[in-house]
Amino acid sequence: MIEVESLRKTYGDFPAVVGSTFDVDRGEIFGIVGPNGAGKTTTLKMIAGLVDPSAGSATVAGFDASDPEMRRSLGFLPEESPLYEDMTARSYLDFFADLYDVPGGTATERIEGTLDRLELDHRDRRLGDVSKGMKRKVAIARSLVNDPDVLIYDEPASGLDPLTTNYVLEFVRELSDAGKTVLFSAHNLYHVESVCDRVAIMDRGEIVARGTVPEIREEYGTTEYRVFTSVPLPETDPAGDRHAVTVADMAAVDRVREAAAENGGEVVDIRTDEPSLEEIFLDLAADRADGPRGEQ
Ligand SMILES: Nc1ncnc2c1ncn2[C@@H]1O[C@H](COP(=O)(O)OP(=O)(O)OP(=O)(O)O)[C@@H](O)[C@H]1O
Repeated sequence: MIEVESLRKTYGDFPAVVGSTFDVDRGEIFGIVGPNGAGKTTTLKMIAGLVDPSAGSATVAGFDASDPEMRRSLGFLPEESPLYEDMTARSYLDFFADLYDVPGGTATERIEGTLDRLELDHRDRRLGDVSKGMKRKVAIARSLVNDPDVLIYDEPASGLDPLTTNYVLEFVRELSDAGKTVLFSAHNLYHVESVCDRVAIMDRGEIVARGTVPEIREEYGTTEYRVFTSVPLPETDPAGDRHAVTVADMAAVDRVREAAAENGGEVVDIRTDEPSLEEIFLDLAADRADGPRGEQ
């Protein structure tokens, strides 16, 4: 549904995006994560046809990003979405439905349906007088007025309280359940880990890892094992009424098992300790800390 091939953007000599390649399947939720300045917004804007790439290509629903026809299939949520403060949620969304030539009856039904799903109260209050969370919900509703197949959301939950954040992430999941394709960016890795089918990690303009979270874990993370024994061993620490040690692989687990047996005890539990996306990201970023920003 989205195909991105060697996308690159340079501002003067500065490579903001170094050559992104990925695709997003129909109905999939794909997350781009990375720290401030990694190139997420620039990537999303190039795919949405809002920034011209310096090289490479992007297509959405089969249309090139530069093709105005593509806009019919796309709902874009910018990171900052200033709304017309004097309008109400309803009049604002009616206005955009009109811009997209959505017929009146369909527009009303669609807008009210979306506002119901987003549990948006105060639909007739001035947008200048509503909370930040409500404004974000209105901006999300705006991205849906043309009933697009593909949604590109830049930091949809940025700056929202935890409750509204959960709400927005749940809503993204609902959109995907309804068959929409969602590409979104975040710098909070937990948000991405909790809802995305696949993820690309960006750092300084480059995609440094890509795949499902388990795939990224397998390729870049190291799983550790927490082994609990019934008897104390030189390498264990007390853990409640048991003793525990963290080891790196199954061979080490077997050595703990043998040592426990030699001391008249046994291994009573083994838990795998998988790294979070955040830990993997921090390791990757540390490994690259001294590297250049792409092949400049
Ligand atoms: N119009 C521009 N002119 C010059 N440099 C730019 C322009 N737009 C972005 N950049 C630079 O390109 C880099 C990538 O910016 P981008 O906004 O894509 O990052 P980001 O990952 O979305 O960051 P954030 O999380 O802070 O929004 C940054 O160093 C930014 O300063």
